[in-house]
Amino acid sequence: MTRITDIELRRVLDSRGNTTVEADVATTSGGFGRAAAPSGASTGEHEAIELDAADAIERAEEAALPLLESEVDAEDQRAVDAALHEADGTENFSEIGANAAVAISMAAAKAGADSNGVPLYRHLGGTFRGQDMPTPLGNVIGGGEHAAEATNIQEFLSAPVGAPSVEDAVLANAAVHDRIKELLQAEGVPTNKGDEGAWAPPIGDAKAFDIVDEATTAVSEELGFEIGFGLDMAAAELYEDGDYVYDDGVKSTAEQIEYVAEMVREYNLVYVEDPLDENAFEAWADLTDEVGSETMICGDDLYVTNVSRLQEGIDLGSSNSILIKPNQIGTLTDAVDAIELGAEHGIESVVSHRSGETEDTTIAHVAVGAAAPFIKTGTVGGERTAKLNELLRIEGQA
Ligand SMILES: O=C(O)[C@@H](CO)OP(=O)(O)O
Ligand SMILES: [Mg+2]
Repeated sequence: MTRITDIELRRVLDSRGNTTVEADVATTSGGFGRAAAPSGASTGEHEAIELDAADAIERAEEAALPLLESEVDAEDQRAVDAALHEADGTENFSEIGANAAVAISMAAAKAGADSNGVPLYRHLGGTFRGQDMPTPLGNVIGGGEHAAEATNIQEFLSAPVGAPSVEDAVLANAAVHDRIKELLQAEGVPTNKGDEGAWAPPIGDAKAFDIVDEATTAVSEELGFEIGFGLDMAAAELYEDGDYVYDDGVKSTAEQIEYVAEMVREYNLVYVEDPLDENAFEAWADLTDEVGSETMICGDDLYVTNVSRLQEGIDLGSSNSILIKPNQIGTLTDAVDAIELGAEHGIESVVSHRSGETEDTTIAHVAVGAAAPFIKTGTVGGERTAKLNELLRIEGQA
């Protein structure tokens, strides 16, 4: 039996120094799981609701714990997550908070895995999982909502798509990060860092494209496998009154599509996340028509890990990829359902961290357990390397 006996909730700090919710889950068979909720800065308008951590804890203790303690088996993830939905009673976890819900959901999964004596990725994905490892996308230059006085585009991502192993890929991203520092210093540009550990230099987007191109090309030649690069444009943050507003000018939707397509071709971009506003499903479909056979067009704020929004994107042909953030939707069940709906329709999943993170490693296991082809979890910094190092352990053990 893996019945949940006890759940403890507490406030802990995230990487931005804000409080977040951590959950401990214990089971009758002595299983234990601990997990903490991450937190976004460039959050999607349709995301599940994050409450103040103290309020979320108080409300979850009152409404959710009685439905879980002594009631549900930790290994039955769907039952755990159904109880969280029942306790909350809303569409978006605005009663108990998606931060409380996701912390409990992930901690219960870990307690279920521990009770059964299996690694979390195998508990989530089954015995054949662990052979196909995700390619890590590593943020190496960024700005937007993650750093002031830096690029307009939120993330420039190293994408070691030709790496023979996760180990090679993780080291490649770190090498690209390091090379960029050298290139910036050589030009006398200050090497500040943003929330995710990427360099946040005071340069324009055009300059960042050239520096990332130079760094990925150089490291790729040294290591002998393909390292492309990609973007998270977080375009909803640039969108004002129907236009995309950059420091050096304003673009209409048609111009934004043209700009993205041009950058895809000029720099052989392998990945473009949130190139358009979070409600512009049809403009997304136009862009995907134009460059979807050459690159991944990934919906983050567009889908918010929500199967109904993903279904709309599938129906319209809005993208060929989806970002998966468990805290955007509130439970692991909902996140895995989105991965599986995508997979049925040829939509590739990228399991992702948030800009505010903790040392929690659950997303590394979700990516392996759901056989997601990509994971986006930064390049350097303890809360980022926690996930990358866990991937290295999984690769070593699988
Ligand atoms: O936009 C994103 O993809 C994320 C993570 O990189 O940022 P945030 O957590 O701030 O939404
Ligand atoms: Mg994003």
